[in-house]
Amino acid sequence: MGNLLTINGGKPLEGRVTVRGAKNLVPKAMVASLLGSKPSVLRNVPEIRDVDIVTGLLSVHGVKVSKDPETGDLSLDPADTKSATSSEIDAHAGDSRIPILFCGPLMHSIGEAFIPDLGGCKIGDRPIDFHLTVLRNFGAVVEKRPGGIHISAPKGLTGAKLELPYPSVGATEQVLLTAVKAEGITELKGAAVEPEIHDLIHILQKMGAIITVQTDRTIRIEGVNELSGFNHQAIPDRNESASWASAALVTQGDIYVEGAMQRDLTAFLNIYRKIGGEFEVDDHGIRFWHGGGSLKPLVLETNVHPGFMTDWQQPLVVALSQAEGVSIVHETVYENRFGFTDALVRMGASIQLHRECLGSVPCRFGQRNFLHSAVISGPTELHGADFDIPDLRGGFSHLIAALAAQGTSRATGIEIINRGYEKFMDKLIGLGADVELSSLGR
Ligand SMILES: CC(=O)N[C@H]1[C@@H](OP(=O)(O)OP(=O)(O)OC[C@H]2O[C@@H](n3ccc(=O)[nH]c3=O)[C@H](O)[C@@H]2O)O[C@H](CO)[C@@H](O)[C@@H]1O
Ligand SMILES: C=C(OP(=O)(O)O)C(=O)O
Repeated sequence: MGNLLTINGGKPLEGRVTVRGAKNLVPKAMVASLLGSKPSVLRNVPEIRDVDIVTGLLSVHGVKVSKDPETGDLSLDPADTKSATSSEIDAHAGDSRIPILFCGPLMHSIGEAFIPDLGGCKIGDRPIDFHLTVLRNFGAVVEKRPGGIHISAPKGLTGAKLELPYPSVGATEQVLLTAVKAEGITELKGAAVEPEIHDLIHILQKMGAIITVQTDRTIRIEGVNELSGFNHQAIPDRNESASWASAALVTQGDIYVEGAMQRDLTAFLNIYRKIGGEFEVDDHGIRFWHGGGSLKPLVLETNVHPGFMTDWQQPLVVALSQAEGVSIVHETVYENRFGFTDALVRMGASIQLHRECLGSVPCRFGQRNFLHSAVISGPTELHGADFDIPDLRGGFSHLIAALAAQGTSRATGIEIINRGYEKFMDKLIGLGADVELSSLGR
């Protein structure tokens, strides 16, 4: 029946947390192992739910996934890859978006794939039209089936000239995972260039792929007949790092995030400094703390890399509710990613949502009835409340608001946090949070 998390707020979070491999890379690296003719090894693998989901999906397709009991490193052996039934696949699909990335690798290895309807955070419609268009351009045939799609390549997969209408992370990965073994050359214009995409490219290159990334969002892939395995250390989770950084600011605390990497957090660190947060970078991580005095308001736009990542926005909105003055956050990646602010308003934050593009540049959601700009006025005192965790980042923002608030909050749906935050409860307790997890019973 799930758990109830009771949070007694008002204590600064202080101490140290370690972030491991990125949720937005590790499951995709696991999928890439399907393309190899030899086993792969993936290191720095976090214990999060999306890794369990992909382990299950790979296993039903015959990939042997074993975990080193000491290091947690994964060995992935695709020697006996096979078809799986839609019910086997359904049983493992969970609430992740990764199943869509099995299309190319499964078509290359067994000629077809069943892809269940996708999960992932409920932050708008999240269509898969770009994925299906690029797959059809490679020569794939897509059929709607109950509970998902069936995809096959009766005439094989051939490289193509492609252009994405928007630099989608998932669709770019779809192209990479399909093009590396397609016949001939693929050119993708309008590609996403997030750090996790570069890491996936490095993995594919280790396997034998030939991929060139140009400075203008064009990626060129020369298909090869065979790929081998990889041995790779996943990049650390920049989104978890940014979440803990915001938690330090919101609770007036001081957190050293071991594994946080400046290179992948440049846009975040600029904003962190502008709002009044302090940080210090060393070779192993970054220390984040509240600089004292009032936080400063700002105007901020989320964007694709190298812009300010949309997954960083939610915890930072809580910090902005404590800044002196009016801030604006214009969400330009997802049309409907401010639903989480309702609970913050119930906790005392002053946040108004608007349909207009309130940032400095109009985005594709303007004049389309989406509440995608937030005006946040501060500082307001936060008080405890009861809430149900809506999604990963919105949920994290509720939790840190509750940790900073006066009084007690009760949160349900806490399991969602496991999708992207490894050992979340242990980390909170280690940082001195006054929290208690109890079972809701039947
Ligand atoms: C597992 C993973 O890596 N998740 C990340 C990934 O999600 P994901 O890969 O799903 O996000 P995308 O980059 O594809 O989505 C960006 C935008 O493109 C739109 N779109 C996308 C595909 C498509 O076929 N049609 C379409 O319209 C989406 O609705 C959204 O508005 O990138 C997002 C943007 O950095 C992050 O917030 C997610 O944490
Ligand atoms: C939106 C997110 O993830 P996903 O794409 O896996 O739902 C996220 O990590 O904030």
